Amino acid sequence: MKYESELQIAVSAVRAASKVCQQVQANLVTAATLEKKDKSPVTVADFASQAVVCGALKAAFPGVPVVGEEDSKELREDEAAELRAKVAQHAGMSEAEALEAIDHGGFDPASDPGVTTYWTLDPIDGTKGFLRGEQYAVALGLIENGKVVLGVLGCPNLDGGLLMTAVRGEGAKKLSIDGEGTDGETVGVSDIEDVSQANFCESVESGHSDQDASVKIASELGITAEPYRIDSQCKYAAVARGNAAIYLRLPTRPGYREKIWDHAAGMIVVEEAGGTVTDVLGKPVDFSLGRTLENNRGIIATNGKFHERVVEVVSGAITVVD
Ligand SMILES: Nc1ncnc2c1ncn2[C@@H]1O[C@H](COP(=O)(O)O)[C@@H](O)[C@H]1OP(=O)(O)O
Ligand SMILES: [Mg+2]
Ligand SMILES: [Mg+2]
Ligand SMILES: [Mg+2]
Repeated sequence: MKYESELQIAVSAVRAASKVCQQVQANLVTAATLEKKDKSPVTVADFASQAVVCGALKAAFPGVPVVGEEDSKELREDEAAELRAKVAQHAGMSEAEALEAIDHGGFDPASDPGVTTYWTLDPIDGTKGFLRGEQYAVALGLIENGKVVLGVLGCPNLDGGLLMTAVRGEGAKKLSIDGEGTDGETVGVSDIEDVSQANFCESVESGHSDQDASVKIASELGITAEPYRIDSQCKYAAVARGNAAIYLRLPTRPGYREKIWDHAAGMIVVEEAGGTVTDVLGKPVDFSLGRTLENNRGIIATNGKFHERVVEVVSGAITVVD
């Protein structure tokens, strides 16, 4: 199989980071932090998760850079001493090791167009879900020449802990988040052909996807099922294993650009499960333009049976403002 060692390392790194996130969610997300809308638990987990994944990638593939969401700037400040100690403790590293590992994720592809192979990491995708004690994901993708070739998506709270993997051309698999190795069960998208019988998933957060527009789009498609609202790239996991036939991510404000780490892993998992992923205008998702999906707006993922119809209705229902 292609990318065997990459997959092995990526799976074990995402499993280790997921464990760290589960511990932080169990120990630091409390009734009091929920009440105060205190974001500090996710801050610890974000940094510790990036340290764990980047530490593993750096050791195994020192020459392949990582485009991670987080950087250590805030963590290096004097006032951050307490946070830094917590991050190091949860990552199982010294403070210096944790800072160095986090900064291994600081690559910007736009700064060096000669580099065409890099990882992209969202150490916690769905921070709002994490803070609510609900769904979040640890998402790691490998990009080559602007295309995602491998993805590992850890969903610690989905069905008791799920890990989805995909290698381009090799299908998508479902593994346990706690297990070992890379063997898993092949997954596939829903086989619903009639779009009116489909259900769709979308963000819990109305600020991340236009939920008013999705109501109209669903009604125009004849869909009567209630939207399945779930945080993070767990939405891609839902489409990949047939729990939803459509994922709509509809732009909410001009100027927002989707980030590569918010889509790389999820997108390849859906595609390898037999689905289709484009932006809201039906354009292919272009990962070759740096840290953002500069040429794309929003996302539509489907089981591939009625993708063009969904794109048509979405394009008619929303106005994409730059
Ligand atoms: N205005 C926005 N439109 C779309 N996505 C957004 C917006 N603001 C933040 N996000 C991103 O949405 C992702 C999670 O959304 P959801 O769980 O609803 O799918 C996060 O990665 C978050 O990025 P960030 O991590 O920078 O906050
Ligand atoms: Mg994210
Ligand atoms: Mg994140
Ligand atoms: Mg974030």
